[in-house]
Parts: sequence; C-alpha cells; structure tokens
Amino acid sequence: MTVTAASTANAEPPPPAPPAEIRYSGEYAVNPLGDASFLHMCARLPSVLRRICRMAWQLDRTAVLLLAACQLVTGATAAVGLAAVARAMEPILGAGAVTDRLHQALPALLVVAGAAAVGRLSSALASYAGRRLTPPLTTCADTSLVEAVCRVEAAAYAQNGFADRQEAAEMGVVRTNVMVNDAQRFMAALIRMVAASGVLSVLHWAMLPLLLLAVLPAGAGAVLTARVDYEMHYANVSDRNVRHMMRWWATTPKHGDEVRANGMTGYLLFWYRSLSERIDRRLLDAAPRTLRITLLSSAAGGFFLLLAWAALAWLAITGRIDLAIAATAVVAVQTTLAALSQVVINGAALFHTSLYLTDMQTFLDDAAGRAPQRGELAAPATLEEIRIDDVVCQYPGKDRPAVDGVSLSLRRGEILAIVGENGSGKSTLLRLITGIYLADKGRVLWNGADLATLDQDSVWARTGLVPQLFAQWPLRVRENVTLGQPRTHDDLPVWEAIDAVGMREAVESLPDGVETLLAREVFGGAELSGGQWQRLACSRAIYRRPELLILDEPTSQMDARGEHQIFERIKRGAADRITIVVTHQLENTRLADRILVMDKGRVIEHGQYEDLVTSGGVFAELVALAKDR
Ligand SMILES: Nc1ncnc2c1ncn2[C@@H]1O[C@H](COP(=O)(O)OP(=O)(O)OP(=O)(O)O)[C@@H](O)[C@H]1O
Repeated sequence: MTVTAASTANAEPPPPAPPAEIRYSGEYAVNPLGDASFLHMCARLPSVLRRICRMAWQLDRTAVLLLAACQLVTGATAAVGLAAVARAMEPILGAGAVTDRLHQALPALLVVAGAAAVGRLSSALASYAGRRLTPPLTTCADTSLVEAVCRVEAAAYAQNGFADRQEAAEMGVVRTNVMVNDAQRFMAALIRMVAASGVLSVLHWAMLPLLLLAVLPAGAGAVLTARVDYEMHYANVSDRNVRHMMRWWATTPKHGDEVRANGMTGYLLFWYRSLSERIDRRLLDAAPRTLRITLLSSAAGGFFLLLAWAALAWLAITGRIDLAIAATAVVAVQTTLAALSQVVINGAALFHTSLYLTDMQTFLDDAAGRAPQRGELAAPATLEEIRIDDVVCQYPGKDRPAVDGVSLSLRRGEILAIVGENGSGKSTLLRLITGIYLADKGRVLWNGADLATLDQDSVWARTGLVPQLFAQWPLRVRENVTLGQPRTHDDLPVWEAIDAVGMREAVESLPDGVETLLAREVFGGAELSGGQWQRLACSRAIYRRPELLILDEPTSQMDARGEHQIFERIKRGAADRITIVVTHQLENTRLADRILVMDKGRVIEHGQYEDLVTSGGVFAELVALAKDR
C-alpha cells in the first residue's frame, strides 16, 4: 500500500508519550515499613505518643500540663457520671410515687449534671491546649526539615532518591498538624473507656470482654486500611514529587514565554493529567482491598455486638442482674462502646500519622548522617594561595569521574580562566575549589590547609560565586544584593555594588528603588530582564568583597556594555583576591593571567592566551570555531 502525501498530512498525529514511570532501585527501593507486621506496627503507638509528648514538652510545657490535666479530669468525670447514673437508676426504676423516686434520685442526678459540666469544660480547655500546641509543633517540624535539607553536604543532592525521601517526609510535616489532635482524642477516648469499662465490669464481668470483641475487628480494620493508604502513598512518592516539580515549571510566569511560544501547554496539561491519573489509578486499585477489609471487620464487629446485647438481655431475663442494674448497663454499654470506638478510630488515625512521622524522622536521621563532617579550623582571613593536588570527583551513578586527577596552584592577585566543552568538568572543579564538594581523592589546600579540615562556614564567608544558573530571589533589590551577608547600617555599599554592575539607572527606575520586591507574581512586585538579573547576581558576589571570586559564565545574558563593565570591574579588584572565570566566550579569557583547558575531567592545556591560541591545540581550535561565522 502506498501512502500519499495528502493522506499523510490528514493522518492524526500519534498520541504523545506518557510521562516516564520511575522505578526505584538500590537503597531506597525498599519501603522501610513495608515488611513490618501488624503487631509490630501497633506496638509503635506508645513510642509515637512519647515522641509527640517530647516535642510538645520542649515547645510549651504549660499547654502539655493543661492538656494532661484536662484528659484526666475528662476521664474522671466520665466515671463519676456513670457511677451516678447507676445510683440514680435504682430509685427511678424502683417502686413508689414518681415524685418520691425523683426526689431520691436528685442528688445522683445533680452529680451527673455536674460531672457533665466539668467534663465539657475540661474538654474545651484540652482543645484550647491542643490548638496552642499545634502551630509551634508544625513550625518546628517544618523548619527542622528545611534546615536538614539546607545543611546536608551538597553531595547528598546527587544521591538517587534523596528528593523523593524528602517528599515522603513532607507528609510528616502535614500530619504534624493533626497529630496533637489525634493523640489528644486517642488519650481522651482511652481514659473515658477505662472509666466506663470499670463501671461496666462492676455491673457484670462478662460485658467488657464481649464489647471488646465487638470493637476490636473495627480497630483491626481501621489499622489495615491505614496501612493500605500508606502503601499507596509510598508507591506514589516519586510520581507526586515529579508532579509537584512540573506543576511549578508549568505554571510559573518565569517560563510562561517558553511554554506558550513553543506550543507546550497542551502536552504539559496532558502530561500533568496522565501523571495524576496514574496516581489515582493506584489509589483506585487499592479501593476493593479497603472495601473487603471494612466489610469483614464490620461483619465480625456486628456479630460480637449482637452477642453482647443478647448476653445483657439474657442476664436481665434470667434474673441474674436486676432491672435497675440492667438499665445502667445499657447506658454503660453505650458509653463504653462509644469510647471504645473512639479509641479504635483515633488509635488507627494515630497509627496512620505515625507512619508518616516515621518517614519524616527517618529522613531527618538520614539528613543528620549526611551533615558535613569537616574540621573546625577557621579558614585563613587572607587567602594567599590555593593548591589543588591530583583531585578526583565522581558523581553517584556515573561511570567516570567528572574531575579526574587535576592539579593546579593559584596565587593571590591571579585571574584564572577555565574553558572546555560542555560537560568537561569545569563547574565540578569550581565546586571542589570552593569546598561545596569534597574531593573523593586528592586535596584542595587553602594556604596549605586542607579544605576538609576547615569549618565550612568560615570557608564560605570568604567566597563569592556567580553560578551558571543563578537564583532570582523573590526578595527586595537590597536583599538580592546583600543575601548571605550581614546587613550594613546604610545602603552605601549596596549602591556601590549596584554601580559596579551598571544597574543604578534600572534600580532607580523601579517603583521603590532598592526596596522594590523582585517578584512579579506578588502584588506590587516588579520584574527585571534576564541580563539585569544576571547583573544583580554579579553585584551580589562583588558586594561580598570575597577572598575567592568565582564567576561561572557570568555575562552569558548581558549586553556588550554590561559584559565590558563586569570584566573591567573584575580586573580592577583582582589584586585583592584570587579570581576564577569560567566562560565559553573565549575572547574574555584575554583578561586572565592563565587559562586552563579541560576535557573529560582532565586538564589538557594550560597557559597564557597568546601561547595557547598559536599552539594548534584544542583552545586554538575553539577560538577558530568561534570566529568561523
Ligand atoms: N549534580 C550532578 N549530579 C550528577 N552528575 C553531575 C552533576 N553535575 C554535573 N554532573 C555531570 O558531571 C559532568 C561534568 O559536569 P560539569 O557541570 O562539571 O561540566 P561543565 O564543564 O561545567 O559543563 P558546561 O560547560 O555545560 O557547564 C557531566 O557529565 C555532568 O553530567
């Protein structure tokens, strides 16, 4: 069969490929809670309660004490109320005139009313204490997570699955919001249940075991359902993580032009919907399992409940308990049943929460294990020399090093340019020189001191970096210049840094000058052009007056005037520091004292511009290619 041009043109385009499915392998492939037995999981409840108590105690002791006292009072009032009901039943169901019987029951009824009032008051106070505890607990969990991620060795980000574990841990933060509530309700129900079942046992010993049998299946069902929910949550972690990232990329105005002008909207929406449907499908697939669990547990619970009521009727009919006691038993059964159900429901909720809290805790422990283990020596105040001795750095999962045996030495006042094709290891070498990554092999020495032995904060107090992908902070202009540096008492140094990159006019024309919020998405915020943002990133590094200034493609978005201005400024300040510039604009390397040419992680050429350009090597070839237009 021949396909004509017309029929090809009319043919429906093939459907787009769905989002790639992420499959775990290695250390994160196993769900740490996946193999835990039912009993093992239930046995964790006390430790979850202990952890919540410990966190709460550190934040607000008054609220914890108030909460504990109110719980006890609530339980005590439930017991007193029930005992008083039992006492009131006897005269009410006894013989004699109604008024006499009510009169006799009045003291007990007053106790019932008083106990109910005190119970309500204490549960209102308990709820107040819970509300007092929840916001600081959530903030504490949230900031611990953010801090843990900010403080890990940068190498952790390159670990497969690190971001997915973080996503799983985020749910722990969300659940922190409800955990005090869960714990409080669980404890309240437990105390109420103990009080009510005590009264019930006094009425007849057989009632409590029967009621327990009636609610236990519901408890088991709730816990099993929680486990299924958690399993699904776990299975969806990486898809949710990717969806979350893509949501930002698709909707942020920063990429709006690219999305629209490249006709990406349709595919992005298809992609987003497909991923959401895949997540939903996993949840829906689990629905029959949860239905089965609920039906079975309800049937078992219903059977035992029927048995409990039948037993009570039998005890009353056969005269084994008298009518007044039987009537009290009805109230006690109802109260105990309600309390037991609450114990079970809230116990399951607490159990559910504990699964997410465990993920959060596991991540925090993992992050703590990845915290920098460096020395405590302060970095030299004046950086005279950097020596790099045969350094090697290989990213996890890569089959060859990104930097492979580089040696080099740099002296104060020098400007070094690093060039090389994409992926040759330039940015990685910069990470090693600044101590963002520690070398797998070899050493980086600052004035003779190994970076691994120096306190990282003191090292980074001496560096200024303009990375290839610089951040456009949604902060005011001033903070965009001073971020990472203590605030000075006036704006003079800020304006100096702004002048250094030729941004005065642009900043002055903003609605609030240096006070202007650079986030168009926020009401009143302003936006800069790409080149202006890059100038601001340069001003940030210049403002720091660093001992080591590193610029990775610092002028890629700038006009010729801006580029000239920046390089002039670099030259002027070079005597007071060590400067390293990475650039693909080879003409810009003329300002450097030396040029390093990298290929596949190695240094393949090294020298001054005039020598390299005439040497017939890779540098000369790249310069010739740049001119061949
Ligand atoms: N965070 C990372 N995790 C894993 N691999 C990485 C990471 N960063 C870089 N790589 C890999 O290391 C190698 C060197 O990358 P690097 O960014 O150092 O090159 P580069 O010379 O700066 O490239 P370019 O000129 O494109 O900026 C590449 O193969 C890259 O895929």
